[in-house]
Amino acid sequence: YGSTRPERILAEVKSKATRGDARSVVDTIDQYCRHQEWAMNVGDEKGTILDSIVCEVKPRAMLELGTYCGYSAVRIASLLPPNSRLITMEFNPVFAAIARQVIAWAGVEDKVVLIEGPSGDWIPKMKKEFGLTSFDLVFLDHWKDCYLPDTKLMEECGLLRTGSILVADNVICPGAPDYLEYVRGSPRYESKYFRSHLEYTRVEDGIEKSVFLG
Ligand SMILES: Nc1ncnc2c1ncn2CCOCCNC(=O)c1cc(-c2ccc(F)cc2)cc(O)c1O
Ligand SMILES: [Mg+2]
Repeated sequence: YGSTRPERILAEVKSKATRGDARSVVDTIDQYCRHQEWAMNVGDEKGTILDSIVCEVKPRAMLELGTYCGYSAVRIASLLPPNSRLITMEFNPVFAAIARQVIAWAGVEDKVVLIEGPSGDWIPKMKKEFGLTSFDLVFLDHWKDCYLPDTKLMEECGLLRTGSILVADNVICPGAPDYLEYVRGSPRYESKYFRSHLEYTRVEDGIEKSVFLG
């Protein structure tokens, strides 16, 4: 029977990465996706940019849209201060099932809450469901044409406060042009582009960091 790419990534993690060692899980996935088969993880190069922002912000409450295999959830969770939480949202139940196992293997399950479903359905429920006031940091890595509508939805639902930071992957490849135009053109955001490459390739891509000014 044919396994899926996420299943092959999980198998690689279980056979090569040290259980409970988040760093080795991240490195194992990067090795596999660079040398065996490409996959849409944020990757090592853009991951380093994401790491520096997470370390700078030290978020108490963080949201990730688009979990996939859990690579960035593990990366982020390993950097979170004590009693901080990452809520990560995945639409695809197959991806979510794999991500739960990758997150558990890395030993960061006590910092990560994985929820399944479309972002548009969940965002309006977040405050009540999780008893939170706002997110300190949001990592957008789901459908690229959902970045803008979901950002507007988060604004409307009061999930962003003055100083909340949005970090968006793939703003060049595959691209999120309407999102870029919005955060760069709006007086309510201070935006900065970090030039990089599409994970595991030499194709240009980048991360956009946008501070919500309220
Ligand atoms: N909770 C939710 N609500 C709604 N939708 C949701 C969701 N959770 C997931 N989804 C669905 C979308 O999930 C995956 C999104 N990510 C990408 O598509 C992606 C694609 C490439 C790529 C592919 C091919 C190339 F040739 C070049 C680049 C690279 C990347 O780094 C990407 O991140
Ligand atoms: Mg991405």
